Amino acid sequence: MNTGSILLEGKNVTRKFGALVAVNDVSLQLFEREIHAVIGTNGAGKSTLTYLLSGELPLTQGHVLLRGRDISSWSQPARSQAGIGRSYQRNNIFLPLSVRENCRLAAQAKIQKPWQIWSSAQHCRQSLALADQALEHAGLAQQAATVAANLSHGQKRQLEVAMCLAQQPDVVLLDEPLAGMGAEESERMLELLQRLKKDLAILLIEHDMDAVFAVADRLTVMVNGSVLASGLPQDIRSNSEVQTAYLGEAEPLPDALAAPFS
Ligand SMILES: Nc1ncnc2c1ncn2[C@@H]1O[C@H](COP(=O)(O)OP(=O)(O)OP(=O)(O)O)[C@@H](O)[C@H]1O
Repeated sequence: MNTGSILLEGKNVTRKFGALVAVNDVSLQLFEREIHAVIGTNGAGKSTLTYLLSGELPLTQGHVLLRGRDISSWSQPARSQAGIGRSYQRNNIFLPLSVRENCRLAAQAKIQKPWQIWSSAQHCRQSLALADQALEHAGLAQQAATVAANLSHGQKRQLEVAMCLAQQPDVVLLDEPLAGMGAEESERMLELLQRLKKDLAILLIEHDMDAVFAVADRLTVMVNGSVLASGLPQDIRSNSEVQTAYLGEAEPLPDALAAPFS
């Protein structure tokens, strides 16, 4: 059982798109120094949930709390300033710029006024220091001078995480950070997540079940917008409803879920 404090909480979070209830009355708690994975079939509402927590989409109903404070009406930039960072399924990188400059801009977006964002890097000691720290943390310090376009796919995903870290978040929402990665790159990213959780709370959306079960401290399973189950990995693994939800999709049972039954 996690004895840390709750950093981010969704209470009865609901989002409708017309008649479609994409996220339906979801409650979830994210503790400090924890990786909380949200898994579920395609279209279950996982990404929409992250948009609701980060403030990119308004709630239809429910509340979002950061350290116990209701931030439901706060904009995405206000939530980012308050410590909620995120990386996206889509690529968010300026490809012609160096790795360091991408991180520097991310840091500067947090510490400077938006209209000053393009000011010279030489005059931005604070943002450069944050960028270097984030690159070190994300294992990309060696690539600082590399043009982002020349990074491998896995390194680009690492850079997205580094850009998120450069904004000094307390909570990070990661949407499929392993997508499109090979085994070695995935391994590196999982090691990074394990390192990061010593200082942060991480909400992880991921389809790779073996990876999820390797790093998650807690899991929430979503089906058709609703929470089917939430708990410790061993409880989720042995939950017959979770097994049925995956089998019901006529998809092969992921190894990580099948393990205890094989
Ligand atoms: N802007 C939108 N307008 C209308 N419907 C949307 C919108 N965004 C998402 N949806 C719908 O909401 C549902 C949940 O989508 P969401 O992307 O959150 O699922 P997901 O669990 O992240 O799926 P995946 O694992 O495939 O990324 C889907 O039916 C999707 O088509």
